[in-house]
Amino acid sequence: MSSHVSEFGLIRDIIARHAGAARTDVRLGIGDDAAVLDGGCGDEELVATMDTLVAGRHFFADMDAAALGHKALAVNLSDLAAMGATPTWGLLSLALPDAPPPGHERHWPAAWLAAFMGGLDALARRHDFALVGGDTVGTDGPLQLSITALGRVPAGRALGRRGARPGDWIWVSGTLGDAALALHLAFAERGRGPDLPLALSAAERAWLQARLERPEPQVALGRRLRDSGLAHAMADISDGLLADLGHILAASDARARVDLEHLPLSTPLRRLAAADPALARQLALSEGDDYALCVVAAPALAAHLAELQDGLPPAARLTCIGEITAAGEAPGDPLADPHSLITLHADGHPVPLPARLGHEHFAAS
Ligand SMILES: Nc1ncnc2c1ncn2[C@@H]1O[C@H](COP(=O)(O)OP(=O)(O)OP(=O)(O)O)[C@@H](O)[C@H]1O
Ligand SMILES: Cc1ncc(C[n+]2csc(CCOP(=O)(O)O)c2C)c(N)n1
Ligand SMILES: [Mg+2]
Repeated sequence: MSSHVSEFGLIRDIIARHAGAARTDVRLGIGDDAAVLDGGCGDEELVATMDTLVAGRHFFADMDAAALGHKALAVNLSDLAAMGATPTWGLLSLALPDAPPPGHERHWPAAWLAAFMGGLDALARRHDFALVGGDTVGTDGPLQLSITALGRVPAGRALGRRGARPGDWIWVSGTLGDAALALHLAFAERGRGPDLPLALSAAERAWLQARLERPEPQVALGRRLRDSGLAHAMADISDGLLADLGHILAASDARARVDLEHLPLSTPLRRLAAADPALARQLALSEGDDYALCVVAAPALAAHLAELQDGLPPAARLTCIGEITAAGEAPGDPLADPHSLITLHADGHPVPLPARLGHEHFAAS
């Protein structure tokens, strides 16, 4: 694919070329983490999303099969969590190449599939999520996994990207940049990237690997934020904080300030920041794979943090990182370029925005 085609340009083309039917039961269509549909379920609406993982692009071909099963579902449940939805059903598409992934030469594909489904199923059971169908094909290309995930939300209560208002505070869950750090370490270990100025214990290395390979979708937090009545807009951070916050701002026709000293960083990221602040900032801001929630809410949310997070794991802890500074009158365009919508501050001083706000397929490298 030539480098001048942009991912969001292509999505625009898809919208423009899809005549489709003007159905009145589509409550929220293309442009958010998931669609919201009036499925005739009484006082609930359906929420629908699809995410694809491609070997070599989204994961290393030799990735542990159980972890891959977990991640394939987790990235989808994360999109449902971002709407405040409760996951319910899903369909799995598998495109399996003839050549097995490294380490699976002897029993491909049965043993690999058993491990993959084990990882997927363990996460599915924790979320009371049922696989109800799918498709299995061979391919001359790389291994590819795609899940369509459905969920439910009380009618009219889904949290989309539109809705940020001036004076709202911006919060993120957990810590940012851990998965991106693990990815950089993995590239370095494979001789495909520079070594990092960071010494890690075996436990820290394993923890970072889990942040990359086994992200926890923040379903319970998403639902509690929805029920708080204080959250105005939400997205999950898959492409990078700046890109996904940018989507919220574009959809809301709003502007924001992000205070870099407030970014929640894990101990390894803090140590990296001491040695190479620019790299640590890049990992936390614009490399993605975090599967954290970014939520824009009334400042009153600060008074409800204890009950919102009660009993939830550290990855659900919320940190305020900035504020919505302005909003226009227009309804907003969720696919608009968000570059002019965010200003970064470090200790009160403006800092330039990086050229790349987040991961983009087909971006020139
Ligand atoms: N081929 C396509 N056909 C129809 N809609 C699409 C297509 N590709 C993307 N979209 C829609 O465009 C919007 C943006 O897609 P994107 O994959 O960036 O979603 P996201 O939630 O930001 O990312 P992620 O899935 O990584 O969380 C979504 O609403 C998505 O459903
Ligand atoms: C081998 C390897 N290379 C790169 C990455 C990083 N990566 C790929 S896609 C993506 C954004 C989300 O994808 P999408 O927008 O398709 O949902 C990120 C952060 C990785 N995890 N593994
Ligand atoms: Mg998303």
